[in-house]
Amino acid sequence: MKIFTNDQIRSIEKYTIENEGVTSDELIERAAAAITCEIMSRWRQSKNVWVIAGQGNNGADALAVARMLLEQGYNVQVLLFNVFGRLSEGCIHSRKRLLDLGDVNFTEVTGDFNPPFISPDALVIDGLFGSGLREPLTGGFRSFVDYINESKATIVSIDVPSGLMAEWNEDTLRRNVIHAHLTLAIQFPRVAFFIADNAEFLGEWKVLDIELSQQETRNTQSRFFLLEKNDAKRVLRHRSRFSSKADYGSAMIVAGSYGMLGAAQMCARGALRSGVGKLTLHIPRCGFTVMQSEVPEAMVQVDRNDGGITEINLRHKYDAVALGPGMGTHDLTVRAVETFVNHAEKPLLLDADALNCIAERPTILNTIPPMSVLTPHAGEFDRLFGEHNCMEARIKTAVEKAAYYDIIILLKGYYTTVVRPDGRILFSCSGGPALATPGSGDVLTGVIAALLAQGYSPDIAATLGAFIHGYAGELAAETHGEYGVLATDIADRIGTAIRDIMC
Ligand SMILES: NC(=O)C1=CN([C@@H]2O[C@H](COP(=O)(O)OP(=O)(O)OC[C@H]3O[C@@H](n4cnc5c(N)ncnc54)[C@H](O)[C@@H]3O)[C@@H](O)[C@H]2O)[C@@H](O)CC1
Ligand SMILES: [K+]
Repeated sequence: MKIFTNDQIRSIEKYTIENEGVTSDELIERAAAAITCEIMSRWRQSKNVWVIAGQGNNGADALAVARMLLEQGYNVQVLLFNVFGRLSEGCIHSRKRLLDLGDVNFTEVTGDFNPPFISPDALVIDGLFGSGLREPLTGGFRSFVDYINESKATIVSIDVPSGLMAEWNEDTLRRNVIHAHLTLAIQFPRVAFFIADNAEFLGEWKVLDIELSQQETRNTQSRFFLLEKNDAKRVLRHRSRFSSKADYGSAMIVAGSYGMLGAAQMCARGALRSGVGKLTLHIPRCGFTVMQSEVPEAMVQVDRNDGGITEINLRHKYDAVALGPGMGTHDLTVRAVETFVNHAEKPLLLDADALNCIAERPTILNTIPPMSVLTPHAGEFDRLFGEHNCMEARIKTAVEKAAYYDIIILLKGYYTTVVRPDGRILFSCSGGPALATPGSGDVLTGVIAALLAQGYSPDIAATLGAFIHGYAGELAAETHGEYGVLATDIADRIGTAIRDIMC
């Protein structure tokens, strides 16, 4: 699914109006009807409702919602902010239709005003600013937004929480943004919805369909994508009845050190549950016995060193090679990673301590084969590319670095984000807090390694891997709850996750 920018949504809206015989006011009515319906399904008429409208069409939506709720018997008070004397045509039209009802509790703010008391049990419909916001809020708007947030009322934002830019918000101050409990997006979710930093503003979010042109939606190109279950289904290949393990590729996982062999095990388990045809592990000598007994499905090749990885040599050809889980960052390991990466020709999968080793010797970055996949969590990312104070900043740096080094960067988190060298950004929408458990990342590396081995392209393997892993985590949480999931539980549900996604 494509995620559009504000400008693109605006042109899809314009196209719809110009080519599909619908007026802007009708779109406002459609949006308002859908929002009203959603509100009615959640709150009864006894709820005290405040509708806050701004000067643009977000305000027009809000005024139309106020009218519809009044018609449904809700007790509604309306505040329209018209401080610049520049209401949009839609807003003027919605105001007229609202006031035509007669006897409406309506205040139009045109200058300084004392905000009314909003009780904590009220419902606030936030239609102050939507996608037309051009810069972070300042002055009176900023104070009013802060005031609403402090009221502790339940807030429903129309389209986007007022004050939040639809795409990038690094310069937006948190206090100046509505903290919604529910965000009802019109037709499309926004890029900002998929960036962890903004979760506190959005609350729960839902997209409401107002039937903008499907044709124009199809024709509009985007650099942002969301991978949902159906997309994952489309890319996952069915297996032939006549296939053998030789058809599903061979993977090599270089992992583990004394005290961290569990990482290698979980990674292996992730790969095996993801259908890899043949798996070899390169581990320190001390892990040989335990690995052979714990992961009997894998072949084990040991390092000459007892406690860590000091030499990575591939004795055979592999379709995928993953480096990192639990490897540590001993000098000898850093050197082994450097030598190996220097000589590698095919894309690699680099995770965890492989990334930490690279952070110790950043020149290795210049030698990473094109289309390699790096899977850092926030800490590993910052060690590699410098400190960042938010996820958005990391995504922007990832875009730059992915292009510069010709690599794919997967940033772990809710909405795991995969950044391609061509600037495309893919968000995976599965998962949840159950995935925040030790070893979870090692399992993900195993999944991606297995998909690479089976011939999925590196960007698809990364995004699909993140989706499957997240989905398996959701399944594990059904049994063990968000607190109780172990990484091995995730690994053991990967097969079921793939089956569910495919059916
Ligand atoms: N996408 C669609 O097809 C539809 C969108 N609709 C609604 O229309 C909204 C967009 O409407 P608009 O484009 O009128 O935009 P807004 O309603 O977000 O407001 C734009 C107004 O705010 C002013 N403004 C921008 N930044 C400001 C700032 N920092 N401080 C003070 N004033 C500022 C602008 O000058 C402009 O007058 C959407 O969010 C959605 O709610 C609906 O009406 C139905 C159709
Ligand atoms: K809003």
